[in-house]
Amino acid sequence: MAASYTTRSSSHPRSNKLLFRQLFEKESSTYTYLLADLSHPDKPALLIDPVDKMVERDLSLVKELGLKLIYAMNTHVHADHVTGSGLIKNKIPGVKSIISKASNSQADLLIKAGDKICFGDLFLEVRATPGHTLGCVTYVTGDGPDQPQPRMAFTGDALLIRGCGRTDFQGGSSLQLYKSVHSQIFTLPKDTLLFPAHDYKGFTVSTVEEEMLYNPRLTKEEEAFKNIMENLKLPYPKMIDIAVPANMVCGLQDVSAKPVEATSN
Ligand SMILES: N[C@@H](CCC(=O)N[C@@H](CSS)C(=O)NCC(=O)O)C(=O)O
Ligand SMILES: [Fe+2]
Repeated sequence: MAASYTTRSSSHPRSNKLLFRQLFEKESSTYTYLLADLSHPDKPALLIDPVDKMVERDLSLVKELGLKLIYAMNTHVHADHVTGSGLIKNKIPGVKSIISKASNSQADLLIKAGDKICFGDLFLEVRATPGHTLGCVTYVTGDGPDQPQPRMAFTGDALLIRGCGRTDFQGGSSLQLYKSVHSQIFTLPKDTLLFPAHDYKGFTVSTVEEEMLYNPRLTKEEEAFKNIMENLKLPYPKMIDIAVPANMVCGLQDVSAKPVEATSN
C-alpha cells in the first residue's frame, strides 16, 4: 500500500469526509485508487484503475472499511495489465463499470468530458485528456465548498510524475497529449494533487505546480515535446496483445448488457 490518508473539507460546516487509499500493483507498477464518502450512511465508494490480480486485496479492503462499492472505473484501455473491473462486477452485483465513450470499449456507463460521477455528496468531474490513447480521461475531485481541498486529479497515463504516457499506439498522438495536459491539467489550481496510473521511479504524488516546473517533457515547447516522444524507443508492453482486447470489454463482462451514457449535470 503506497499511501493512505483522509482529507476533510475545512471551509464548510458540513464535514464531508473523503476516504482515500492509493494501492500499488508491482508487476505493472500500477496505482489503483479507492475513494469513498465516509459522511454518507452507506459510505459509497469507487475504485479507479483496479488490476485483475489485485481484486481480492481491493475488495477485502472495501469490506474491512465497511464501504459500499458502487463504481469500478478506468481512465483508459490499459495496454500493460488487465483491468479488475469485470471481475469486481462478477463478485459484487450492482457495481457499475465506467470508461469513456471515446475509448470505444464496453462498460455499464460510458462517460464524456463534463460528466460528474457522484458518490454520496462527493463527485469526480470528467476531463478528456486524449493523446496517450484516444479515450483517456482524467478524473478530478469536485470544485466547491463541500468537496475536498486541495483538489485531486487522477490522470491515468496522460500525466505521469516527471513524465507522461507514451503516444506510439492505441490512437496516441504527442501533439494531442501536449494540448490535453496543458489545457485540462495545468489549468487546475496549482496545489491540485496529481495521482497517476503508473509510477516507475518511486513517486506517489505530485502537484500541478511541481509538474509545470519540473516535468522534463511537458515543460518543453510543443515541437520539442513531439521530438522527445518520437524518440522514447520503449519496448511494447509485454501484456499488450492480451490486455487491450480484454480491456475493451472491461476485462470480463457480459457484453450483451446494454451500455448507457452518463448524464452531465
Ligand atoms: N514495461 C512495461 C510497460 C511500460 C510502458 O510502456 N508504460 C506505459 C504506460 S502503461 S500503457 C507508458 O506510457 N510509459 C511511458 C514512459 O515514459 O515510461 C510493460 O512491459 O508492461
Ligand atoms: Fe496506458
